Amino acid sequence: MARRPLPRILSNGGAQLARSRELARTAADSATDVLQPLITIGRGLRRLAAAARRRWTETPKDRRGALLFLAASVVLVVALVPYGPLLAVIALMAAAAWQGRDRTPPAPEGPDDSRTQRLRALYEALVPYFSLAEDPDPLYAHGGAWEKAFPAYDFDDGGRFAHLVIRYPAYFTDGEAESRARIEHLLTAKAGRGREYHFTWNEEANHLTVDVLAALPTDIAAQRFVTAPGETVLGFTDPTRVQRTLPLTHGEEQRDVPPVVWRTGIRSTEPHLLVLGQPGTGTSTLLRSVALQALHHGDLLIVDGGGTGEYACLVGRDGVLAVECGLTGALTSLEWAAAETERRLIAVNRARQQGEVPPDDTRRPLWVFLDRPSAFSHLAAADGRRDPQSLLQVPLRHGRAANVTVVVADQLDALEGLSDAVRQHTRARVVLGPATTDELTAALGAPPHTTPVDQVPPGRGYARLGRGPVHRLQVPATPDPYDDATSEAHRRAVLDLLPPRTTPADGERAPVPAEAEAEAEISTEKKTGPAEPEPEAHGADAEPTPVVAGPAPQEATMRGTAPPETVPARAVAAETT
Ligand SMILES: Nc1ncnc2c1ncn2[C@@H]1O[C@H](COP(=O)(O)OP(=O)(O)OP(=O)(O)O)[C@@H](O)[C@H]1O
Repeated sequence: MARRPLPRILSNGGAQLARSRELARTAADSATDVLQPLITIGRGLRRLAAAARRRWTETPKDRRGALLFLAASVVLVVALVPYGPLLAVIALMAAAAWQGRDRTPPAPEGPDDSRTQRLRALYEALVPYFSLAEDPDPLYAHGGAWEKAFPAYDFDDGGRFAHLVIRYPAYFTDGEAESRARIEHLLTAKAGRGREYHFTWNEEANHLTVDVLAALPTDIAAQRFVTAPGETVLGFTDPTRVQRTLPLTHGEEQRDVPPVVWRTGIRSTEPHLLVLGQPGTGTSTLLRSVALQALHHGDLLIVDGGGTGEYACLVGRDGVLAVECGLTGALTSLEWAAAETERRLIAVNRARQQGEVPPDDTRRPLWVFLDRPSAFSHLAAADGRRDPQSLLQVPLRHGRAANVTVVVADQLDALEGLSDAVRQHTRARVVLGPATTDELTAALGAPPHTTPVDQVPPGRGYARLGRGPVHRLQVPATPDPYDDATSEAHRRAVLDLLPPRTTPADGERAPVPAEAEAEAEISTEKKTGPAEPEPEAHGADAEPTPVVAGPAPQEATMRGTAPPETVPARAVAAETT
């Protein structure tokens, strides 16, 4: 039997129902407005009838006859008087209208006592900052009128400030960061610590607006974000400063959240990222989140100075060229990355000169992740070897044209120890965890317009892309799926994003094309053969860091990227086994 289509109201009934409901509500509102006098009179008649009934029941039985007689006499007189019934009806309606009027007391104007006290206390606290002895008509004076200074205010249910507009005298130096910081600090203390405030200075009108920011959502898990190629979601922020929203799934629910999107690639003005934070604030989690997104369109090289195996889940995955935890592997991989950047650059230039499209192997994005390079710098200095950071110079300087993106993460106090190239070329910045305004200004190049708080959840911080505004940021929860503390839902979310494993994680090679297989054999032979002593391998492998190594960078040949001569295959093999 042929199926009949659902009636339209059932197939797209949601929108229609909502529209009908809206129409009905508007009609009801208009009818209520028109019928308001009748409603009032009806209510009044009801009240009069209730009062009459009450009076009747309260009257003792022996006096009810007299009362009845009185009422009947009144009715008779009214009936006999000319226009009596008409006048009686008019009088009854007037009485009913009076009785039926809305008697809900109007909301009290102005704040209650405790709120007035708060406003007065804040006003008094601002007097030393916003007054001058020479001012003949001070806006701020001890015992003065706070109403003139605070033209708008709002409180939350707990009686704390939710919104406040503060007028200040024109001579206040609102153009100086220090003066502003003093006021912001004072307001944070007086309006209640533990919340984040957003300050908007209107220098033209001499107004300061203080708003309390809602907490950023911490329950967003890793997922496939709806972004274009070259876009990476760093995290989520306030709706006020970002126009775009991303549709997210949260369990069964769907919701739209404003993201901080970082653009990489040839047209990016901030092609490289630096993430800073105190230990345990979520820097590795952010790198993992970025890596999972990068894997959809590019190849990854991960160098982990933290040595805690945070990237073990990526080892051997399709698109992951290597995960290095030892100094030797780090040096080798980064040397390869530098040479690969040069190779891509030359190929792109040659193609341009010949008026051709750049070859495919220069267009697939290559991502270099370097977590805790300061740990490697320390080891390298102790061992008399090259600092791996120095090898980042070429990818950082020329990466944009060659589709090579560098992501560096380190501890907040290591900022000064990072190489000049890293500091100069990482124009996308993120700071996670608690940080002072000075630390944030040093790391981001500008202070945030909100007050940093002491207690923040992991993955909370600030992001700034180039010279753009400083955004509050919450990184999506992307925990290590191999960590026992990870919840099942989060583990599943991360595992679902991982591409299949094409190379076994235990160091054995997955089936590869014959050419690459032969190459791998040669390097293995060299390693096991009577080779000359290898200082690199000894030094690095004596480190306490556990080696979690994936496929060697030679595998780049499988993707069409040529390994440079500078990469000693032997060293790679030594490191990866
Ligand atoms: N965005 C986030 N949402 C939820 N939990 C997070 C987030 N970021 C980090 N965490 C949790 O915080 C803890 C520390 O995270 P992570 O290891 O990424 O920090 P880290 O800064 O790299 O620290 P370390 O330098 O010690 O490795 C982990 O348990 C992690 O699951």
